[in-house]
Amino acid sequence: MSAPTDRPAPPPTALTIAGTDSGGGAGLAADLRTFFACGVHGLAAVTAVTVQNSLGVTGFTEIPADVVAGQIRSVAEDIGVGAAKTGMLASAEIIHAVAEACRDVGIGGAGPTPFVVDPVAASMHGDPLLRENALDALRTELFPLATLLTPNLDEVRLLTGIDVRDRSDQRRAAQLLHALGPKWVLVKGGHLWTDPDCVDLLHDGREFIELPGPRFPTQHTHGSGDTLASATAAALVKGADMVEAVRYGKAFVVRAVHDAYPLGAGIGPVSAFWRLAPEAAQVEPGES
Ligand SMILES: Nc1ncnc2c1ncn2[C@@H]1O[C@H](COP(=O)(O)OP(=O)(O)O)[C@@H](O)[C@H]1O
Ligand SMILES: Cc1ncc(COP(=O)(O)O)c(N)n1
Repeated sequence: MSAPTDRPAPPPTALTIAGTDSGGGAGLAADLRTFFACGVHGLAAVTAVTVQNSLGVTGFTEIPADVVAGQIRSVAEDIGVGAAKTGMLASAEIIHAVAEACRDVGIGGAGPTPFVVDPVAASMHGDPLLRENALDALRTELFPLATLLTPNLDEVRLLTGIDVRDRSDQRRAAQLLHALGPKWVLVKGGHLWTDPDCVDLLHDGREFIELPGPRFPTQHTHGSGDTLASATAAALVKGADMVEAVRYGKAFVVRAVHDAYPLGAGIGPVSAFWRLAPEAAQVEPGES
């Protein structure tokens, strides 16, 4: 076969900085799957390898911090990073190296590349994914670089001490977290079991935007946070503004939770496959 002369333009790129999940439900696998489904070429800086299945995480090992930073610098220098997203960062050393590399290559902060920081601290089974002494590094080194910070309610409790029970707690938490430096904060409401509207609250220091969605009666939500953050990052690469991008991320994850499938004896993954159906192929940020 001869080489094509009319190659398509390369797709936009997004970088995930995250840990692997051997069960393929969350972390790196969820991020790359979501990028792919959104038509974005996924780049990957691996931070840790977890031993994980649908029942939980039984262990993890960290990648050396200089290797994590090296992966970020390598793809930024050669390929270019349209947007970046963090997941499991495991340790204070890795957080420090990631923050330094991101600052150097223009990811987040005053740089041109949007940076979604998902402050992953534990799996949904309650198993730790972050060393206990690393919370301060997250707060002081990474949050000021974030274009968007996306904590769930367990992470909110760890980071602010607020036990969110209603919308006003959600607002208070968003304000406290915004004061730590991110441009936008999305306090996710998936764990607010009393809220049938599953409201995620977006805040930029001035206004509060509530993003409601149906709450599906399913236990299979493994990878939902990663999927939301990655779809949002994908929309940002394509030029959506933050409100539009988060609305797209929310619409994406609602469909993904709706189509979640059981796998193993425990908690099954949400599904990005819906986006590959022919009728969904044209859904773009702003049109969902
Ligand atoms: N049962 C559910 N039905 C519909 N949406 C859900 C459900 N559980 C979580 N979500 C949505 O998935 C996203 C991630 O939710 P959350 O559970 O709060 O974070 P995490 O996955 O990081 O623990 C949010 O947009 C949330 O509203
Ligand atoms: C490697 C890795 N990264 C992130 C999560 C969080 O996802 P969840 O909250 O669905 O367990 C995870 N379980 N594993």
